[in-house]
Amino acid sequence: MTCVRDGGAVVEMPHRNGSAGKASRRNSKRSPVNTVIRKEGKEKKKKKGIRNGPSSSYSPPPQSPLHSSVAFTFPDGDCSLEHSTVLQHKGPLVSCDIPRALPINIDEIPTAAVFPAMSLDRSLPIIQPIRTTDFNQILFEELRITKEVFFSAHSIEPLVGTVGSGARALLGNGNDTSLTSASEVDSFRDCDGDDACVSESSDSGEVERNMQMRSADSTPCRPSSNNLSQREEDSDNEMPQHVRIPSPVTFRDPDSDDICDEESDFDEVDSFPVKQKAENNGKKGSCYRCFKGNRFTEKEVCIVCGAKYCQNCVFRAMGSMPEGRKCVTCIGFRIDEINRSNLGKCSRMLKWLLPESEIKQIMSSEVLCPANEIPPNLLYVNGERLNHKELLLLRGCPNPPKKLRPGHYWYDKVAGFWGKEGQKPCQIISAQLDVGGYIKPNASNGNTGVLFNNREITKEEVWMLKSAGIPCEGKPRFWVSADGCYWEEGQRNAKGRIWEKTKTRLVVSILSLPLPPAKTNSREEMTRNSLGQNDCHHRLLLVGFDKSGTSTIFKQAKILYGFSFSEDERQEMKLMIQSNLYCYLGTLLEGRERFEKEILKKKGKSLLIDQTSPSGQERFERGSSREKGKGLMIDGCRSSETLYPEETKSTYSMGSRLKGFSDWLLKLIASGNLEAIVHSASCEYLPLIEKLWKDEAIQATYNRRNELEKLPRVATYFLERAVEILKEEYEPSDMDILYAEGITSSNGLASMEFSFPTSAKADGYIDSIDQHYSMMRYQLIRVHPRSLGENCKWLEMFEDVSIVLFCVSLTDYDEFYEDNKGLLINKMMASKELFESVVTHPTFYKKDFLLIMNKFDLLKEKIEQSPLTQCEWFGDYHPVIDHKFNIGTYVNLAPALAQRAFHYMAVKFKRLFHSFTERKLYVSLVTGLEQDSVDESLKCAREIIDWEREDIPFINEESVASLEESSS
Ligand SMILES: Nc1nc2c(ncn2[C@@H]2O[C@H](COP(=O)(O)OP(=O)(O)OP(=O)(O)O)[C@@H](O)[C@H]2O)c(=O)[nH]1
Ligand SMILES: [Ca+2]
Repeated sequence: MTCVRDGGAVVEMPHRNGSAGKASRRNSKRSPVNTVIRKEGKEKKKKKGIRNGPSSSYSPPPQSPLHSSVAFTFPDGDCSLEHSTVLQHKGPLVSCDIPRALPINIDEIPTAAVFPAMSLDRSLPIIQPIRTTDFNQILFEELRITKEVFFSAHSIEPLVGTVGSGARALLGNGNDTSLTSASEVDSFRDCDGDDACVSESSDSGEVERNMQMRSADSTPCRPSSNNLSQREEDSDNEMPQHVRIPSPVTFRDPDSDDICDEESDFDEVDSFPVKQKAENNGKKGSCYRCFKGNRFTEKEVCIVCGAKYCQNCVFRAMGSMPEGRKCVTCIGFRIDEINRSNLGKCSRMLKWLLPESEIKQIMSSEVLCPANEIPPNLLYVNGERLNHKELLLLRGCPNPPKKLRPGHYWYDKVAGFWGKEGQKPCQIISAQLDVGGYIKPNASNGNTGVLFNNREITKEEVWMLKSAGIPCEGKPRFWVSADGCYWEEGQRNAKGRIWEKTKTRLVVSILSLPLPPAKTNSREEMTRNSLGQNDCHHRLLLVGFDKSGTSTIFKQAKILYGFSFSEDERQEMKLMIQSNLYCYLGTLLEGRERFEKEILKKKGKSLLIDQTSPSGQERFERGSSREKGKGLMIDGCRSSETLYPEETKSTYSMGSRLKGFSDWLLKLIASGNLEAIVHSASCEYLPLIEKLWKDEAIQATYNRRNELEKLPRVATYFLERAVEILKEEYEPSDMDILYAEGITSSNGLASMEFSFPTSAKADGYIDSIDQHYSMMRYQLIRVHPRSLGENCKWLEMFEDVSIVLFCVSLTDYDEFYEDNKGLLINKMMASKELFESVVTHPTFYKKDFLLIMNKFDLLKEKIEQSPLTQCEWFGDYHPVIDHKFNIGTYVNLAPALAQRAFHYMAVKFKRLFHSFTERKLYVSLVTGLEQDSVDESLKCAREIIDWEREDIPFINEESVASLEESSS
């Protein structure tokens, strides 16, 4: 029998039955005084019966009076709640010793500390619930010892766990302070053990954390003098602890043989009891406790029973979460395996409600506490079921498998490859662990004939080997070591390392194959590992027809999400920009020639010139060899000008010296040897180029640039700064890189990992959405159709992308290209064809698609001049021009027309998509050169990825609206 000391006032409540919770809530609302609730032990007994049912190896002696106590104190003196149980034995005579309840000194009862000043008005003060001590904990203590053995065997120093104090109370100033349901009160009765300890989270790596957690968690279960003195110290230095009641049951010495013999028996049973799913008594989608809200109200889900609580109820229902997000009544129960993937992933709601340190603690207990651990008997490795020792080896090794779920796995002990049975490897874990059976050749269900440490590898792995230049013909057998060295069977010398080349690493990342755990040189990788960010990948595949803007979007993403371009990339880009610039110049020169010829033709004199003068190029070459060393004299050929008959002079004619240079340049460009000029001679030619650019004929041509089909619009951006850009010391800005055509030389394949940064908006609501997303990792993969091969067969490589972003240029409808048979093909039709092959590719069966309709800015410019009907697919486009907008000529109709045209094209694509898939195509309108536009579109993609998840009520309404609209 325990009392609570709180300003001396102890109020005894009359005996209550099951409705105690509700009654006391009402009561406390009326009078916020100290309250003592006592409860009859019947329900307790029932509860025990469930928890230690026939499957459990331990049930408490039924005759023992159970004795437990929990104290609540609210430091503001508002009210307090205490509950205590004494069970009277009514059964037959007891045959064994009855443990005695020890008297307790009231002064020694600690009170829960005040939760630091946070404005958690909604939360009720709750103390750390007390957990049952049961046999399973003994088992875990056992396992901890095993683990220590592992560590000492692997000369890793086990850390002495910081036994953090678990007592923690959340204080609110609401006066609704009692527990609601009888079952909640019940849970406190269950507890006769110690409070769960939560280790101080440390950054010193997963192993250490595991270790800490283990020792912290298993400490209480074997009362030893060590533990007790440790506890005493703790309570002196830190927050107050709850009274520890010695367990009424004594256990056999865990080191003794008979325990070991029985170990396999424990494997048979589930370590922790299972609980049924909770049922919501309120309306669908409402909070399980207050029955308010709907499915869009943000809620926290209990990882055991699935009950969902709104932010007002979450702390009342879940207390201080010693085992993570579980109802107080679910503590000590096994989690629902469905939720395993969410362990340790904090929800937006908690992020919002709790300070970061709290969250860290809760999340680490959620991941590491024994009750939430995966039961070893649900794990099979190479066909053999694991026992606890093996599970510990596996989890405690330096590179443990991530995301361990119940199921069947294969493990290549030689190289550490690890994967789900019948699937490609998903991770490379520590090698040489003695777990599970022998690997079978068909473990990963490969059908390539290539063997890796006796396992037939998958096609992805063969692609990887090919990218590393390892020949796979003739069904070779390889031995691979943990560091990637490989031998062909029967040979003595290693042939090389698999993951050496950057290209291989890119391919590996695109194919979702594992890399060996980083030792690590790459800083990015290191931070990613330490943040545990390697998990939770959503892959976005960006693909589109030639020049649709995929690389622009890729580069925008790179600039947007915090990656600047590396030095190497900048160098590569510089080279590319400079070569492009020569091409633009070349196009101008060709244009000039054309315009000149047109004029001459008009005058009927073009033939004359060709016959009477040596070609410009010859003259230039002669001139330049003569004047070698002196630099080039631009005006040195005045005499040759006389060769030009006076009549041929036109706006588009150039001085012969420049003409010579221009011909030479054109020849070089045609030979494709641009990099050579860029590298060797650009400064030498710089004055000449400057002259060229300023030349009247070139300027006149430039003014007619719209007529030069081959000159891309971005050329303007670069041409006007030609001299600056061609200088050796030129360094491209982000903007230059963005505008430049092309990305890198890696065959149209590029990949980047990112997360969406949190925006700095003051509005907390938005921030929490951002925060939710900022924890997820995304990978954007851009691939050019050129590298997809015939019938897009390499799309196979991308089978695990979450979404396909298909990019279409809105301006393609009136543009044509010449195919290899010389036929003119409409680019929109070509784009449509590619779209069809991607959508119908078996790899993308049931995948979400987001259609990025790009270059809206350009559409606005051309829509008035060029009707959509130029593309045969859009033959039925007859927009009704709304004349009420057309009052006066100053009204710019283009945006409205462009919007309508976009809408029409979007619907065309949507129908096409639907005809293949019976599903909905998402569409996003983009101007690739505008950052915000790309940002919005990629955020739209992430929302689509999240769409299925019911607990994401926040969807950018605008983008949905625009999608809905375009589907109408
Ligand atoms: N005005 C305008 N230009 C754009 C837009 N998006 C892309 N471009 C330009 O269109 C050209 C082609 O874009 P890229 O991003 O290189 O296209 P791509 O899909 O990579 O095509 P490939 O060159 O075949 O690899 C580039 O010059 C871009 O600068 C846009 O929204 N507006
Ligand atoms: Ca490009």
